[in-house]
Amino acid sequence: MRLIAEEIEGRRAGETIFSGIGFTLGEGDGLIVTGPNGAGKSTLLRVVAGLLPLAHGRLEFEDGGEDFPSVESACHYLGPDNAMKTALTVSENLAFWQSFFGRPHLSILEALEMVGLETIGHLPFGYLSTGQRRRVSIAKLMVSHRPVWLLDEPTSGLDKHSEAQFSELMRMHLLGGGMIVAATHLPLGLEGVQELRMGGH
Ligand SMILES: Nc1ncnc2c1ncn2[C@@H]1O[C@H](COP(=O)(O)OP(=O)(O)OP(=O)(O)O)[C@@H](O)[C@H]1O
Repeated sequence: MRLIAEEIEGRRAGETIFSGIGFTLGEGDGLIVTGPNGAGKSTLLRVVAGLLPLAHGRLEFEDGGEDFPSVESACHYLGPDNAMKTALTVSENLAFWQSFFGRPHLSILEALEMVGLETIGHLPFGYLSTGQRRRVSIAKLMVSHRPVWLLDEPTSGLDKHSEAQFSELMRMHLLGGGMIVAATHLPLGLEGVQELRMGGH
């Protein structure tokens, strides 16, 4: 499986935010996207996820077979908003996403164990702290299998311990043949990954 971007361009409100961007990721490859505020990192991730239109260029997911016939179907997108219902419990939220995405991977409890939140599955999501909410969103990546993780500032709000735990989960995903594109201002503890610097500063 390969994720290929060639000469891609992203626009917001009719304005070109970036153009001429290209990268190729094979199984086990990671790409860290860096650059100053406003450089277009989030826009790039949203274009790859299919949440914003591709203004120009080629974006393809090769050899995904019947399970992952398109870029969109191959990607998990973790954005700055956690996309959870505050009145539903943590477990109910994850169960919703697991049925929405299909291809169950870890059980809800196993995924919560991976982020150290196995004791709070019964709590409404709205009761959780900022860092706990982020960790539930990370658990969401693991309840259904998708080969490409698109991560926008994934460690924002995490304490040092949770940050290290998440680095380990990302390494496991790569070792299992997954791919990661992560926009970040902070080191993510990943070695041997590609870097794409956006913006001119
Ligand atoms: N909905 C929108 N409509 C119009 N312009 C937008 C919209 N969202 C973002 N932009 C603009 O697109 C540009 C790129 O924003 P983007 O969020 O992709 O940058 P970023 O590199 O992720 O920044 P940061 O490091 O601050 O998260 C900015 O100039 C921003 O003002």
